[in-house]
Amino acid sequence: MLALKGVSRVFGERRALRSVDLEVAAGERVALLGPNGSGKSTLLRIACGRDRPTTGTVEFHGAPMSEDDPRVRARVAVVGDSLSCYPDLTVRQHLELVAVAHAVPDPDDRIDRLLRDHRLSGHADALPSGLSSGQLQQMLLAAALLRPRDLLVLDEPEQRLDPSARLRLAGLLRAEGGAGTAVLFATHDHALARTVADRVLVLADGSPVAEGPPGEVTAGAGR
Ligand SMILES: Nc1ncnc2c1ncn2[C@@H]1O[C@H](COP(=O)(O)OP(=O)(O)OP(=O)(O)O)[C@@H](O)[C@H]1O
Repeated sequence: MLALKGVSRVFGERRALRSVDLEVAAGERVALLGPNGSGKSTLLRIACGRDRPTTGTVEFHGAPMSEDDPRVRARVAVVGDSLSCYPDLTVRQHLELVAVAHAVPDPDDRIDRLLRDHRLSGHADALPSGLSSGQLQQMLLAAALLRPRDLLVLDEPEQRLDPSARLRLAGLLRAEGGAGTAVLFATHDHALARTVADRVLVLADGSPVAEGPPGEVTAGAGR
């Protein structure tokens, strides 16, 4: 479904990515690991069409990936590393907007279920300014899981979540793969990578340095 070939990204003098190859099939869950500054977010932005590689190619369903492509907007869901939202919309209104934009069937039932899954039922009428950062992250995750998607891209989705919310997140991401969605996520939480991912790619200084099943790749790496 997603294929990156020979992808590099240069910012001025800095090489953020060096010749990365990565394929993610339908239903497959792939985790990106690596230290701060190793290139994970850069790779994710390129993988979802928000940025373009300096060299190399990115294909989604066999066609060049671009955020401007309506097919990509319709089928690629992204949870980025910032808590971007509309300050004047409540939690429920955010989800209703997503449902309208993507013509989600039976939106009310699905929104209620997602609010419950993300422990937001008691905050449905709150504005973002009245939420904790973890609750805001939960709202963004709920929005991504409400809309239709073939590919789900998440940048450190565990950030700001408490341990029980991380456990629920792991279950939700595993279910994604089972539903045929390709999942690509960056994380510093090796336990999340082990419980969710079928395969792990480790980056160091922009280069892939290890790839394989999470149990093997993260063995001895702690956390
Ligand atoms: N817009 C940019 N302009 C210049 N340099 C950038 C830009 N975006 C990223 N970089 C550089 O590219 C490298 C990779 O950054 P990136 O954010 O992809 O790392 P990361 O693995 O996601 O790190 P973290 O774990 O801290 O989130 C870093 O050296 C960073 O300084």
